[in-house]
Amino acid sequence: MLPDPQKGLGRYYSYLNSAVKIIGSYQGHEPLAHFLKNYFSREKKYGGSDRKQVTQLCYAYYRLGKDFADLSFEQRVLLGLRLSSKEIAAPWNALLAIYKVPETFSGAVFPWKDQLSGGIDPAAFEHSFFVQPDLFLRIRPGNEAPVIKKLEQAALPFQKEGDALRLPNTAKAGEVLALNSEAVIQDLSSQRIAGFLHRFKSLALDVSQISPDVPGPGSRVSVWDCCAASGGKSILAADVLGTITLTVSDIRPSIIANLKKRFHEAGIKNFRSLVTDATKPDGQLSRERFDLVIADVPCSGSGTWSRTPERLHYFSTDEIKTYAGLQRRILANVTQSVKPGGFFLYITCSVFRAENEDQVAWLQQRGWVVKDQQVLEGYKLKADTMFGALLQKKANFI
Ligand SMILES: C[S@@+](CC[C@H](N)C(=O)[O-])C[C@H]1O[C@@H](n2cnc3c(N)ncnc32)[C@H](O)[C@@H]1O
Repeated sequence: MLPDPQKGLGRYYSYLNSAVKIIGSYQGHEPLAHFLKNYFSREKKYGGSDRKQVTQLCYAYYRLGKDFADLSFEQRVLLGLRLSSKEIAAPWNALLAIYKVPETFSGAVFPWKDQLSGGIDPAAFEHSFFVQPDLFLRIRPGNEAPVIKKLEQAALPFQKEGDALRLPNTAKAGEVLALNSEAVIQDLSSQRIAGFLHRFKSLALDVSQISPDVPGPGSRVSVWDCCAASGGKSILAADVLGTITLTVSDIRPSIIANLKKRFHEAGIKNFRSLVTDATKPDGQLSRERFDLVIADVPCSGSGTWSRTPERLHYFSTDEIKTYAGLQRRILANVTQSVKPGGFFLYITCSVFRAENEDQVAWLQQRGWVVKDQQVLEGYKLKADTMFGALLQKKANFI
């Protein structure tokens, strides 16, 4: 007797139906991860492994972006699953056949390739949407031996790549390590922003010989992180630059509250925090001049969409214009707070030229000198893709 291909598939049909139901009610107004968390906390019937399966199916659907619009929800889920899985379990293969899912890859999952920043490989970038990025830790100075020992004792698998540790996306590092104190969770490309900070450090020392306003050895560097969020780049700056006079600000009071908690854990005590809109002069800040202003600006986040593929699905190109406009207003305002001869570090997690090189070009037209500019390509490394540029204000600027 031939085996019945539908036998034992009940559970898998049920996962698929649950995913399709969730996708039908999700509108993209909040991160999918939040939506799923709330959904599963209301719907108690799902156990841990059911939640995992249904979550994977929902993400698989969004990994196709807006492409394959002529397929049914079920077909899209299954196609996304096939394209994002190294190996596919037999029941899913059976469902792929039952739903007649086409064997295809269109090359139109990320249709905005002409707007990519220079050097990004469009095909490799598009393929990265089918790969779940890893989790990265940055070991804080002086903590390498204890961090590695604790991970080994807990049998958490990891790979060491410079100061970065690569772990599986699901690793519960917080159960093993004192996060923020011994190590911070920080994507690999975000950690590579350290390269710009090292460059600043060496340039600031050179400049101190020409401009007494810019600090030399022994003096404290003044840094303003004007879009600080919970302080990822500020903690990195403190770790790379050593003792600094640090000012942090963000437009959101709640995130500044998170930052304070995180700084406490990180042992960063000497800092000033403000809630302020970086597009507008702030009474107090606008009278001050800093050696380094860091602007890790709000952006499309397109370099992080393999973690949040729902953004790929709901994105509209109007957003590029909106973000580029907001970034321009931030640039126009905060660059005034850099000392003559001082530096500006511009950062995005976007892959779009309009948010990256075009903004740097605008500053160049205003007399800023580019010292370094790079796309930090994470898409081939199971990491985010970011952009950074270090610029110097001419010494005769006012
Ligand atoms: C990309 S995040 C910064 C991430 C942070 N630097 C880190 O490493 O964790 C951008 C931040 O800019 C803030 N932001 C958005 N608009 C702003 C504005 N007009 N003024 C100041 N901050 C703003 C957001 O609240 C958000 O926290």
